[in-house]
Amino acid sequence: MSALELAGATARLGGRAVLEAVDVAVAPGELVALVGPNGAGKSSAIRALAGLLPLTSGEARLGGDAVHALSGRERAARVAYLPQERRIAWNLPALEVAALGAPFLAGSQAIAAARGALAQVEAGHLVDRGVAEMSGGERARVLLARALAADAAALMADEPIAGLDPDAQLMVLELLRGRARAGQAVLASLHDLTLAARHADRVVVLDAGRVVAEGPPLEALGPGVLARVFGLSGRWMETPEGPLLSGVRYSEGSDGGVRRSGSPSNPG
Ligand SMILES: Nc1ncnc2c1ncn2[C@@H]1O[C@H](COP(=O)(O)OP(=O)(O)OP(=O)(O)O)[C@@H](O)[C@H]1O
Repeated sequence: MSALELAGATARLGGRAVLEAVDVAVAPGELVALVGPNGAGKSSAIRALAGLLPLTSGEARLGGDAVHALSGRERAARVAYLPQERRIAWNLPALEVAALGAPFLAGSQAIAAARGALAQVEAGHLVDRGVAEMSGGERARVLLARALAADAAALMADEPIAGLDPDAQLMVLELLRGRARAGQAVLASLHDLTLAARHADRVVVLDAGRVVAEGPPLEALGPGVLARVFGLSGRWMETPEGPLLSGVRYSEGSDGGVRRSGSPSNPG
């Protein structure tokens, strides 16, 4: 059974469809990357799964049950969520912020889980520092630690490597992959297609609210999708470190068939 599932999910925001008949499923043990241009619907899909974006049709399921039928506590036990928004209202120490991710544990256990999660994201030196007194990347690590401290059945991370230095980006993706190998279902939205291809088991490509490709990374991110969805003239190269996308923007008129996200017809 899928730990995370959108089935025919359709949602509207501001009078416009932001998800249209989206099917996405993530099984325990899998790391799935959600990719697509700005505004494609990645955050909307993740928010729908978290029960934060109501659907006009279709269903969002956590562990096989409709998210809207689950209590907040049941949702939190089934999925941890790292939102794209990295703002934190109060200037709490990192340890306390990370411990908020483990609300069902007794105080000392929550603190231990938070300490462990901060160490995992290489932020152990920040435990006592107020989050308002941190750099953007440091705060991003603390928020990721909060999601990791939860130890839920599934983990959704909206742009988990945004704002991180290159070494930390790799560290976080290896961490997410490790979580998947340990049995969690992990869904992460990513903009870096090379890193998505290297770390994800599967890639789901969204464009203008629709799933336009899905499968093993290099199959989902073939030349047609790179051109039509991302506006890239690109090719994949095999390197000792894994696949590497060498891409350039299409120049005007280089391919009459190339369209960018949001154009009316549906890229194949
Ligand atoms: N609160 C809102 N009201 C109206 N429209 C919204 C709102 N939030 C997002 N949208 C629209 O919904 C669509 C999908 O947005 P979403 O944030 O899901 O995209 P995304 O793929 O996560 O983009 P990005 O890569 O820029 O983070 C976009 O067209 C966006 O303009």
